Amino acid sequence: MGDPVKRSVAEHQRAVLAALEPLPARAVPLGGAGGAVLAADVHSRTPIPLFDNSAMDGYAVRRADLVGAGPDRPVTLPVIADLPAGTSERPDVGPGTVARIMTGAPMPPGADAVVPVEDTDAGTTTVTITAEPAEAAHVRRAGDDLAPGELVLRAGTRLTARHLAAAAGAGHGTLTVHPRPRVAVISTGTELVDPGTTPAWGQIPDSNSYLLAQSVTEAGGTPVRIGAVPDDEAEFARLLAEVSPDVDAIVLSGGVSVGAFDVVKAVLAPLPSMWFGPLAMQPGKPQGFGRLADGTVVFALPGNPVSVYVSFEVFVRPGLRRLAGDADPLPVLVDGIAEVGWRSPPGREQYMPVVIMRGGAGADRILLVRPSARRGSGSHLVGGLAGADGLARVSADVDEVRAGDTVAVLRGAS
Ligand SMILES: Nc1nc2c(c(=O)[nH]1)N[C@H]1C(S)=C(S)[C@@H](COP(=O)(O)OP(=O)(O)OC[C@H]3O[C@@H](n4cnc5c(N)ncnc54)[C@H](O)[C@@H]3O)O[C@H]1N2
Ligand code: MOO
Repeated sequence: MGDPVKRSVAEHQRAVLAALEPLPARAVPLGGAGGAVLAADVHSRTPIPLFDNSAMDGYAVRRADLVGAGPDRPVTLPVIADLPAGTSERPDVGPGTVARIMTGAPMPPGADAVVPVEDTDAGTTTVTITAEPAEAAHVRRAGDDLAPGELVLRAGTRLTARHLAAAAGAGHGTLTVHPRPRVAVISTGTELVDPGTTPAWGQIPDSNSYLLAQSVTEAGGTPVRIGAVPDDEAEFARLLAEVSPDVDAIVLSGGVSVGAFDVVKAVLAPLPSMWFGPLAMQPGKPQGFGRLADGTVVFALPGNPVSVYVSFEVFVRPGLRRLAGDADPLPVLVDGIAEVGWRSPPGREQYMPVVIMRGGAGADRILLVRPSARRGSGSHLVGGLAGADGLARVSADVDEVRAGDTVAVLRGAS
């Protein structure tokens, strides 16, 4: 049995992204749109602000009545109305009168400036004013921020808090977005038990389904964590058929190598819509990707926990981001300096879980990295994952990283 030709990481990333496209757009209420990618440009329905209004708690005045007013020349005028924010009143402020006004209340007709309450005696029937307002002082003009029809948000924006605020202000109660992908997570392996229960001899806790479900959430998807299932082909095939109609993608772990009980490969490899093969990668060598007969996307990851973490960051997260509508979903790597050296397998692009620290001073600050697991790169070292702030990528043609070498660093979620 010879070693099959291995696909490179970049080739597999390309294959994954080429097979996926954004989920069909739909309108969702603003409250549920956070994190989703906008599918269409959003324009303002109204001017922002909607109407001229006061920027201060104080008095809406006619400037002409207050020419020369100051601490030594107080001017006393009658207060003809009281205008809180939200008022529907539109009293005429005639010459020689003022209206008490609160921040956000519409400017009444006739008034052309606002005097803050601090420059008055705060009277409610008459008020004594001790300052001359500048032209249009403390008046927020309709349309100052945006005119009706102006572009507020561009298609392709991943909606964060500030985007939702701008959309709300522009009069939108729903937005057209690519929905978050619903993603089932299934761990395969007869040896797996629920975390927290006492494993019998030969058993271990299922860590992968927790890693993957949380990773799906952090990638902007909605996880459906099925948990661990035993290596039983009929049972596994039945579960896939049951789960797939309800989700956009399924992420599996385990059972993709060359073992005698590799259930994922046994059930899925016969499908022409699935690809299985080794990648020139460490960890994460055995992988599968494709679609079930009903079209549901499947990522079949190797079982080792570090391989799962790496495979998610390098292939699954970009794939889910593509489904979610991201135009450019591949991770951005930054340069870091290896604080210590380590070995890398020749011919395989290595992704080493690393602790990221800051070194240097001032504007010259750099990222320093060192392996997070005591024993380095083993794909079973789930404990060391806890300290991994990211992954250091080492090219396939490098077999040793020396202290001081520059490495590419993919930062993890924090
Ligand atoms: N003869 C060969 N053996 C192996 C090869 C190979 O090329 N030839 N590749 C090795 C590599 S590399 C990897 S990675 C693993 C991948 O194997 P599988 O995907 O079939 O995964 P399993 O055998 O099911 O599990 C591997 C390992 O991970 C543990 N595991 C599985 N699921 C979980 C889980 N949910 N939570 C925690 N730990 C899990 C499992 O107990 C095994 O220890 O194959 C190598 N072998
Ligand atoms: O590729 Mo495996 O994921 O090294 O451990």
